[in-house]
Amino acid sequence: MPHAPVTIFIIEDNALYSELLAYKLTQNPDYTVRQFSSAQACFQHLATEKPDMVTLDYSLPDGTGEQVLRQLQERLPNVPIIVISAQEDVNTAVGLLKQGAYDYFAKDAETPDRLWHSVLKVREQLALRRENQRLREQVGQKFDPKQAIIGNSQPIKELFTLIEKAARTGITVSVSGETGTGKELVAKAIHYRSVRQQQPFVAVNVTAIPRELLESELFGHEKGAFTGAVNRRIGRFEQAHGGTLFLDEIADLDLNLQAKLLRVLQERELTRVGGSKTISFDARLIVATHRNLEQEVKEGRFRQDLYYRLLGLPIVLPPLRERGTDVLLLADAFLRAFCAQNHLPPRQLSEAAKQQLLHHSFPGNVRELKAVVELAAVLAEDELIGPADLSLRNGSGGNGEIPADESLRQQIARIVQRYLDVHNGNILHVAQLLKIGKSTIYRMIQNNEVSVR
Ligand SMILES: Nc1ncnc2c1ncn2[C@@H]1O[C@H](COP(=O)(O)OP(=O)(O)OP(=O)(O)O)[C@@H](O)[C@H]1O
Repeated sequence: MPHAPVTIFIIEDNALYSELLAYKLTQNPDYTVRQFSSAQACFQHLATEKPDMVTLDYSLPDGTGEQVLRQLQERLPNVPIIVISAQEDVNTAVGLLKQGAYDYFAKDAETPDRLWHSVLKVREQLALRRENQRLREQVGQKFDPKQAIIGNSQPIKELFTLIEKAARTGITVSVSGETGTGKELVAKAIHYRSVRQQQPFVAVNVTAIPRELLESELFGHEKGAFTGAVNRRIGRFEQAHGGTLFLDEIADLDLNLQAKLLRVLQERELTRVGGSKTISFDARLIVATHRNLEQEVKEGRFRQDLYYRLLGLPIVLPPLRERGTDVLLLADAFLRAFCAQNHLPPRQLSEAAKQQLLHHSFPGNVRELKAVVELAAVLAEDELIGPADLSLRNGSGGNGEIPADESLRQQIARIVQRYLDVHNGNILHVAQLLKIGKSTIYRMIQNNEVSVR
């Protein structure tokens, strides 16, 4: 890890002692040291420069150690402050440490050395914090929605607008869509576009955690709260403090936990399992489900009051089969990335393979498409991927997955709709491809059986 330069402010009215500390610290050329003989002089300087740490003399002419410490903490949150005092009083030391001082030293011959070691520690923490911030910024750049979310279709263009709107405020967002449509990707995009982007994005899939552990996973637990709780554990809500908490498959939360979640959201406070202290948190919430939450409410599986709390800004992700030629854009991007990562020569889809992808129903949506093209890149004998390389479920596309209870009329509408989506609503072209009259399609539009999106 590179050495971080450090700026240290010394607030000390004894000029000789101040020089002594400064002399020691300036032996390291990476340290910038500023000396102030009063708290006021230091406060004035804060407008032009901020320190990475401060040493504070306990008895200054313009305030007690406690007062100046508080004023400094308000102006410099998260900056370590070491208090140095001429009197060795344990109670004062304990009081200052409780108030949040980083350390407390009595003034003696050892102080400059002790200070030297403290600066080394602070410097290490600082380097870690800077590295962390750099990595977060990198991740933030990766999540430019227009780069991370591939698609050019009308619903995806509308999605970009909604992401920008959602990112401008802290409103709760509820994302719905079939499995693999990109719900988590959208949640990340909102987080990394928002003012919270430097803070954590914490994702929890409600169905992935055993029911009996979920409460403690979300809200944490105190030591001894239940058998096996050997230590205190911070829950996901607290981990996401300052950032975003993404709760996936929210419809699968059991009714008990729904009640607790509602309380927590209403009060913006939680209690760890086995604890009695209330802890306030500040996490932006994004929830997702592949189910129809409204229907879940009607059928009594989801609390109505929680539904209204969580609805916030609803974002509905269309299934891949309704995104027209986005299928090809996505396939191309996945192929390029996969070949580059695996040092394969670039591969391309043949015209026949493209037609198959365009007319497949993709019940697993984008996730399925990704898996199919990656496997095709592996299976293909040469650089051109043909239909035989595509392992599509339900045969070679066109009919896709048809529910058993669908009438013939509904099935025809479904097929016509898919062709309209893929061919940008070109009715004439679709009529020719399907060998049906274009008036049939117009009639279906009039009857609201299909639409040109
Ligand atoms: N528009 C898109 N552009 C690029 N990649 C996408 C897009 N949509 C989804 N993906 C990719 O598809 C995969 C599935 O996406 P994601 O996990 O976000 O879906 P999901 O809807 O949250 O799935 P689930 O319902 O199973 O939780 C991921 O690898 C994701 O990066």
